[in-house]
Amino acid sequence: MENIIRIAVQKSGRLSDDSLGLIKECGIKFYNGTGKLKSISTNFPIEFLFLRDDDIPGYVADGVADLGIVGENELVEKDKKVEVLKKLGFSKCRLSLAIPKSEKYEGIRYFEGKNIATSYPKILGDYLKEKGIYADIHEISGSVEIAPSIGLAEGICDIVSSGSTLMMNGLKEVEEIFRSEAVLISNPNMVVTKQKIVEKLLFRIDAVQKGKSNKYVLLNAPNESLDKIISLIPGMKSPTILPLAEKGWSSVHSVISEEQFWENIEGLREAGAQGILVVPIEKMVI
Ligand SMILES: Nc1ncnc2c1ncn2[C@@H]1O[C@H](COP(=O)(O)OP(=O)(O)OP(=O)(O)O)[C@@H](O)[C@H]1O
Ligand SMILES: O=P(O)(O)OC[C@H]1O[C@H](OP(=O)(O)OP(=O)(O)O)[C@H](O)[C@@H]1O
Ligand SMILES: [Mg+2]
Repeated sequence: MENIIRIAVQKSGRLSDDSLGLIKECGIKFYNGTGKLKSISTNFPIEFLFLRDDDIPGYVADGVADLGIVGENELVEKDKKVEVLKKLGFSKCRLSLAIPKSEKYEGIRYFEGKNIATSYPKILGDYLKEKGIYADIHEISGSVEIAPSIGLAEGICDIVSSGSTLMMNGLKEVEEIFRSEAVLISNPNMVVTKQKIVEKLLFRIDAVQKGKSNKYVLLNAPNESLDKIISLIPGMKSPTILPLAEKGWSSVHSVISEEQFWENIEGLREAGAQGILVVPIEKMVI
């Protein structure tokens, strides 16, 4: 199996849709019906393993899978020998300490001698050690937020995104200890044939990511403002300038990051730009 790579993705959960969505945006076709644990692409040399996210770092470190998509939180917790190839920009969350809302909190020393429930004993243990706090870490595998209300622990350390799960369970976030997003990981000892396939995949992911973070901009501008406008939207090489039917006016086409666009929009309008259109880019190769 040296001419095909295997990627481990989460079977069902917070990473699944975006992981498979990214693969599909790379033009890779595959079938993943309910209950299917393995699938081979019909148009790219890649096989999928659908797993629980906890198992992904281990499978990749052992070489059972060549690649994996997993949250950085799970990766650091499992502490396996894998390489991080790319940050993927989705499943962004933080790992935080939280305590009952009614408690007074004046700093990390609050946790001295306390009992903390978590699914991330390593990350929490390292953090407390660094802060010089001794606490009793109680490892549980899920529903961590209910631990204080059932008397299992005095505080928790768990994933927070919107904060609504904490709120619903009468808790407040008091310390953020780790920031995470999904990452593409690889086995560090892949044979060259597999590395070549991984490079092809990375090229495609890069094109998808660049496309997402950039926009195609079209606008009309009086010819005397073209220099100013070109300086604001310089594009990949340089903008395309086409004459309009109306004398003295041109259409300018360029590519710009979404962030830069919002920063420069006033400048463009002050320079006399009109009819500004911003269009999504599906893929982008520089
Ligand atoms: N609310 C959230 N917002 C954004 N990202 C999240 C959120 N919750 C979890 N994540 C990220 O997604 C990963 C998977 O979360 P999920 O809740 O699906 O895990 P799980 O229940 O352990 O799944 P599995 O059944 O595969 O073990 C987490 O490790 C984290 O990186
Ligand atoms: O801050 P919030 O936006 O509320 O998100 C945080 C929650 O999201 C995750 O659980 P998920 O909903 O994925 O369910 P799970 O516990 O079954 O994994 C995580 O374990 C938290 O409980
Ligand atoms: Mg899990």
